[in-house]
Amino acid sequence: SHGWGYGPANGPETWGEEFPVANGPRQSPIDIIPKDAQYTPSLKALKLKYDPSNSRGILNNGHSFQVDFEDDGDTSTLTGGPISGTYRLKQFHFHWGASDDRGSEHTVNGIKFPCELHLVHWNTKYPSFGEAASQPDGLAVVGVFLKIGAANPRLQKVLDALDAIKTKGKQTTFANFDAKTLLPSCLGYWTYDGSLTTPPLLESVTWIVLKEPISVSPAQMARFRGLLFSGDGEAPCCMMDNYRPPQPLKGRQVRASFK
Ligand SMILES: NS(=O)(=O)c1ccc(C(=O)O)c(S(=O)(=O)NCCc2ccccc2)c1
Ligand SMILES: [Zn+2]
Repeated sequence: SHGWGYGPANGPETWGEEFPVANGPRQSPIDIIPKDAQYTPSLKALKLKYDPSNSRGILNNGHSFQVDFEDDGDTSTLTGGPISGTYRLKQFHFHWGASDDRGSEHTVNGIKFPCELHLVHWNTKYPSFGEAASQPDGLAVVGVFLKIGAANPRLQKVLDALDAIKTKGKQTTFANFDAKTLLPSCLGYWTYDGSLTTPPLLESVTWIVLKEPISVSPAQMARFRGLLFSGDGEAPCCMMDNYRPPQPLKGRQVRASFK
């Protein structure tokens, strides 16, 4: 079946045909222009409390890979920052390029990073993730840029699991992973109202993009690109360039938690 993807026939330019919200007023990602961001001293510090025992599995979902967390209770949560209430960690995943000059979804002054990590959280004022995903304040995604530098030992456990989930639909257990280890030391952030960056592109995300990137080496980036979009027995198609380009700001304000 045709299904959305990142190729010439089913990529971001075609998504509006099946998901008209693709041209909506609060689409993501965006190009972040720091000098246009409004420093907002009333923005709280991010509070990320992640319990490693909540990590469940790692899955190749055919458009990225994700690490899923048990979210039946408030043991892995995001509070503070621009949000009110408690949001639970559901999964994290990445977007990356075919080469180190591109791959991130958000850009900064038009600059693309080779990779971007997304930690997806849902508002516990709603009964479930699915319910929250359709509400304007339902989701909060923390975005972390990865920039080329020294190999990042914190990525090793994730990278070592990729051989077991090479093709679409493959998953394996992934226990005792502390997602906090993937965060940079400084939690200064930009925040704006946006959307999922993949179909169904729901306009339910409070984006929280960290200013400080974490490092990744070229060899580590190459391992991301060893994954396949394709399933077992299908013509192999390397998983890369799985990013949506920046979308129109449409008058939205980007706020900064730092000067
Ligand atoms: N780049 S992003 O953070 O916007 C994002 C990308 C992919 C997914 C996903 O579902 O794989 C997700 S998700 O885990 O939030 N799921 C969204 C799709 C969905 C909506 C409603 C019910 C189930 C799944 C988010
Ligand atoms: Zn994402």
